[in-house]
Amino acid sequence: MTLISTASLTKRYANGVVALSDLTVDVQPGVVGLVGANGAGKSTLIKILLGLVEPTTGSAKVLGLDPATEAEKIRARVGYMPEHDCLPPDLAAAEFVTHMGRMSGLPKTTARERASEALRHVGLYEERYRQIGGYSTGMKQRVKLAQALVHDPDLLLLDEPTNGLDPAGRDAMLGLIHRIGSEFGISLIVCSHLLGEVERICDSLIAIDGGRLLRADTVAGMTTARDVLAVEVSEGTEQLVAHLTGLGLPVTVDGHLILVPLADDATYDRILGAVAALDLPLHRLDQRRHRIAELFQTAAPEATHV
Ligand SMILES: Nc1ncnc2c1ncn2[C@@H]1O[C@H](COP(=O)(O)OP(=O)(O)OP(=O)(O)O)[C@@H](O)[C@H]1O
Repeated sequence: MTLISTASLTKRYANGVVALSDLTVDVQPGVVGLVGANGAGKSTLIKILLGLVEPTTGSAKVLGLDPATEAEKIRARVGYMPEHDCLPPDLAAAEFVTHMGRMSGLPKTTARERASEALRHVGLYEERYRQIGGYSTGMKQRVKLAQALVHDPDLLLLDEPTNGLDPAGRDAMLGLIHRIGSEFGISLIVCSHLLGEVERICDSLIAIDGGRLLRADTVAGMTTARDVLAVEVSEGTEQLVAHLTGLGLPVTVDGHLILVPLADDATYDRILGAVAALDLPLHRLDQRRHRIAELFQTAAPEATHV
């Protein structure tokens, strides 16, 4: 089943800011990174998916449900970890997470059991009766994660889960998120402005910029299918570009390098043939593996399916 799908989703706030613009994307279950700079529209998308914010135009589905009309059903099946600190400092973690379980409709005893369980999963079992106000930032982030997990959701939406953490804390949180995805079989949407982080733990990525979709694809698809050949000749670059273009190859130039998409093995032969035909001194011909960060700088497709 499609985890999330949006069709021409647009959100214009009352102050005129367009936070999302014509966003169409389908996301399959798994650990999905939602990446974009601050202000790109990630939180707005999450809030629309939860039915907390209404889109101006367009539509969305979460687990096949419509946030505009079925927000309650969505919240019963989705856990949400907000970006900002929203924790009551004078409550113990166990109390707070139990309360959140009750809010999700769990009976009292079940909520208490599930809270202990969720706090165990995030590594706070021993500390669960201490007041949250005395917790470190990393521990607070883990309480936020535990409250999102308490009602055993099918999908977790995590908004900047590594915010405010030091490098060791970030690694620990990313490891935890990865484990939740692989051990519990829960799907996760992980929002981050740090591509390098989410890339490590996600099956697929959605990149947005200025409210628009830049790219959405599986991480594997992004790193393997996008290979290009880099060609460098000691002289005659322009001649070679013209020749390759004449052969119908979609060539781009990056400094001294001519970049040619690697369609199949014949691409090598066509380049070598062109170099030989022009009698140019070949300096370099090798496969250039795109880094995901580079891919996100390329043009946006109309709509993409993950
Ligand atoms: N309630 C609101 N009213 C007006 N403008 C808003 C509102 N919420 C967000 N915005 C604006 O919409 C744009 C997208 O914000 P959003 O919070 O969705 O981005 P983001 O990618 O989550 O960034 P961040 O990580 O900084 O929260 C920003 O320009 C922001 O200032």
